[in-house]
Amino acid sequence: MFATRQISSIAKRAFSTSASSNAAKVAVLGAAGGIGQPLSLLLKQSSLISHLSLYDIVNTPGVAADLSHINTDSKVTGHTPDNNGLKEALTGCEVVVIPAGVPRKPGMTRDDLFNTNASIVRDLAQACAEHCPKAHVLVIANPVNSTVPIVAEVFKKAGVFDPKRIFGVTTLDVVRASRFVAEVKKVPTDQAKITVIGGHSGVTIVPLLSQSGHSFTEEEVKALTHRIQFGGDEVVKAKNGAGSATLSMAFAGARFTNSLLEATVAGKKGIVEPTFVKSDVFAKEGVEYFATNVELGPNGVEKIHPVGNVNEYEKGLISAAIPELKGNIAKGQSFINKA
Ligand SMILES: NC(=O)c1ccc[n+]([C@@H]2O[C@H](COP(=O)([O-])OP(=O)(O)OC[C@H]3O[C@@H](n4cnc5c(N)ncnc54)[C@H](O)[C@@H]3O)[C@@H](O)[C@H]2O)c1
Ligand SMILES: O=C(O)C[C@H](O)C(=O)O
Repeated sequence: MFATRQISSIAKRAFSTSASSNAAKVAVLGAAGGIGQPLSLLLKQSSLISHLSLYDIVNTPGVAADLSHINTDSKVTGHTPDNNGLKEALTGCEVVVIPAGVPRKPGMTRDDLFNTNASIVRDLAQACAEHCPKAHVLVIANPVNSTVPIVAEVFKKAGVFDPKRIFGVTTLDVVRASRFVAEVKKVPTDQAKITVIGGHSGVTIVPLLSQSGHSFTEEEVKALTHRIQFGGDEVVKAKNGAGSATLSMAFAGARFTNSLLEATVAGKKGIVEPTFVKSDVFAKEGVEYFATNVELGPNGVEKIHPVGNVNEYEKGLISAAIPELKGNIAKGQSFINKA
C-alpha cells in the first residue's frame, strides 16, 4: 500500500516535471482588476503555464503572493511600474493577455472607452513589441474593434508585426450565445455551439443561429440575436456603475488562452476558437479585421475559417456590422498613425 502510494507520487512528480518543461511564460497586464484577478486564478490551474507574470499599475504584489500559494507547478510573480516592472513582466513571455483598461458604466458604449483605453493599450503594446516581440498578444480591453488595430499598428511601427499573433478576445460572445440558446432550446450547453462572427460591440456581434443545427421561430431568432449582441449591457446594467462582465470574461479569457496554449505549447491540432484577427474574409468590403472561427496552430492563426452559409436575416446583420466595424478599425489605426 505504502509502496504503491510512493510510486504514484513519484510518477506524479515525473509527470509534472515533464509537463512544466513544455510550458510557457504568460503575462496578464491589468492583473489586479475585475477580470485580471479571476483570470489569473484560472490560469494558475494550467499545466501549460510555467510562469504566470502579473502586471498592473497597483496591487499585483498582493495578488501574486496570494496566487503563489496554490499548489500547482507554475511560478507566479507580481510587477508594478517600479523597478522596470513591465520589462520584467514581459521578458521571455510567449503569451500576453491584456485586460488593462477601464470598464463601462450604464449608458456608455464600448467606443466611449476609447479615449482612456487607447493610450493604455498603445503603451502596453509598445512594451510588448520591445520586450517580447514574438509573443501572442490577446486583447481583452475594450473597444476590442479598435484596440486590436492599435496593437497591430504599434507592432508595425516597431517592425515586429505578425498578424498571426494578435488576437481580439471575442470568446465571451460565443460563451453567452451558447448559454442563451441552451436556455431557449432547453438543451445542455454542449449541444448549443453557436458561431458568432464580426466584432465585439453591439451590431458588430453577428450570431449565425442558422448554423447551430437548431430551429428557431422568427421571434426567437430576433430575441436571441439581440440578447447576444447586447449581453454585455445586461451585466453593465445589473452592476449599476460597478463595472462590466468580469467573472464570465475571466472564464472566456481563460478558455481562449488555454486553447492557444494547447495549440502552441502542447502542439495539439484542430483547436478552433472564434477570435477577431487580421482577416481577408471581408477584405473586398474594406474590412481588415474580422472575427470568425480560427484554427490555432504553433504560430498562432493557422487557418481562418470561412463564414459559411448564411440566411437573408444574417446577411442583413453582416451588412449592418460592416460600416460600424470599418469605422472602429480606422479609428484605432489613425490613433497610432496620426501626424
Ligand atoms: N473582450 C471582452 O469580451 C471584454 C469583456 C469584459 C470586459 N472587457 C474590457 O476589459 C477591460 C477591463 O475590465 P475590468 O472589469 O477588469 O476593469 P477593472 O477596472 O476592474 O480592471 C482594470 C485593471 O487595469 C489596470 N490598469 C489600468 N491602466 C493600466 C496600465 N497602464 N497598465 C496595467 N494595468 C492597468 C487597473 O489598475 C485595473 O486593475 C475593460 O476595458 C472592459 O471593457 C472586455
Ligand atoms: O459590455 C462590456 O462593456 C464588457 C464586455 O465587452 C462584454 O461584452 O461584457
